[in-house]
Amino acid sequence: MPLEIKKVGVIGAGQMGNGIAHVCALAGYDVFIHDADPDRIRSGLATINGNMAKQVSKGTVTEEARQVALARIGMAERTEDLADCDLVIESATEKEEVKRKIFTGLCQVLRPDALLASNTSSISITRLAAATDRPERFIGIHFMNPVPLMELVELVRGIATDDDTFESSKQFVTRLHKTYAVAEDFPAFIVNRILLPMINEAIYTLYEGVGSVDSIDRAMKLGANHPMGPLQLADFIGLDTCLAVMQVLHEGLADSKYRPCPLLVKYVEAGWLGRKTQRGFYDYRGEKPVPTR
Ligand SMILES: CC(=O)CC(=O)SCCNC(=O)CCNC(=O)[C@H](O)C(C)(C)COP(=O)(O)OP(=O)(O)OC[C@H]1O[C@@H](n2cnc3c(N)ncnc32)[C@H](O)[C@@H]1OP(=O)(O)O
Ligand SMILES: NC(=O)C1=CN([C@@H]2O[C@H](COP(=O)(O)OP(=O)(O)OC[C@H]3O[C@@H](n4cnc5c(N)ncnc54)[C@H](OP(=O)(O)O)[C@@H]3O)[C@@H](O)[C@H]2O)C=CC1
Repeated sequence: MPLEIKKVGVIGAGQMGNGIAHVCALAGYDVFIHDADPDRIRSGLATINGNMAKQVSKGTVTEEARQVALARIGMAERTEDLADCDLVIESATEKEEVKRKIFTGLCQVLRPDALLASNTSSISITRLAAATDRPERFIGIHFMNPVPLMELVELVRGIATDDDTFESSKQFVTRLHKTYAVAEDFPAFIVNRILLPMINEAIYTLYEGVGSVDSIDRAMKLGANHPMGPLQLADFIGLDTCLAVMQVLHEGLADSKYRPCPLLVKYVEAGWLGRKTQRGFYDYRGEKPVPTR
């Protein structure tokens, strides 16, 4: 029988974790957010509050629904505080060793029937599941950024994911008013297998001097009708995450066409990770973004 999900835990209070908590609370789930740094949980809650206020001002959410949803979100300062969750979604930094450690720790505190999910952008669900005591109750639930606005969620079954877990996940995603696409467990799944090489190619285009930041983004926005230019989107996703996905594609598929652009590596080494650090292909510290090249 598929497990009925009522209480959801979210690990990682960054841009994705807070977006996931946001949509879960609005859909009527009780949510607990955990992060390695409790200040991050507090700033995540403040972001959720602000994003829901935007939705109220646009008329897509009522003030009453916002108040009810905010009251459903709690802070979990320790992973033990997630003990009675039915589903825990891990959305921490895109590093396999970080995620494996989180899952190993979680298994010690969760009920044996609780479901585990990862919001990873690229890492093998089968490998992450193997770090747990319940690979059959482990699944990839991959949200898109910004979570409150994007309709798609990828569902990725590992080799051992059982039918009940898959069914519970489908019901969960549907209750969030999202649409799912099922992807096989190959590096970066569907969206990022296609999107990230395009972004990496845009960075090569900049690296080789074919165009400036401004012309590359303008070309793709006005010439291909993309809502954001590829460099603007890279900054939005986070350049550390973009690099991590390219590395998983490069290592996992062993094809030189996935080689991360050296300029992307340089930005990440500089700590210029995009919007989250105020600098990437654009500098966000002033009134409006200014290209850094
Ligand atoms: C890396 C991975 O693993 C997978 C991924 O996610 S890849 C990334 C996928 N995402 C994308 O490709 C996003 C591409 N960009 C877009 O689709 C659009 O630019 C967008 C939907 C983000 C914004 O659309 P837009 O047309 O520019 O904005 P618009 O529809 O006018 O407004 C959106 C509103 O939502 C608000 N908003 C933005 N983020 C929000 C959030 N998290 N919660 C609530 N509201 C939000 C904005 O502030 C804006 O409100 P105002 O107009 O009042 O400022
Ligand atoms: N950005 C995007 O567009 C998308 C990202 N994803 C995936 O979602 C996940 C999160 O990405 P995103 O939110 O962008 O990243 P962020 O950098 O915004 O947030 C990651 C959060 O995880 C925290 N964290 C790191 N290690 C631990 C740990 N051991 N325990 C608990 N929390 C920890 C970080 O804390 P600290 O900063 O203190 O290290 C940070 O608060 C990644 O797997 C990413 O690939 C999926 C879809 C889209």
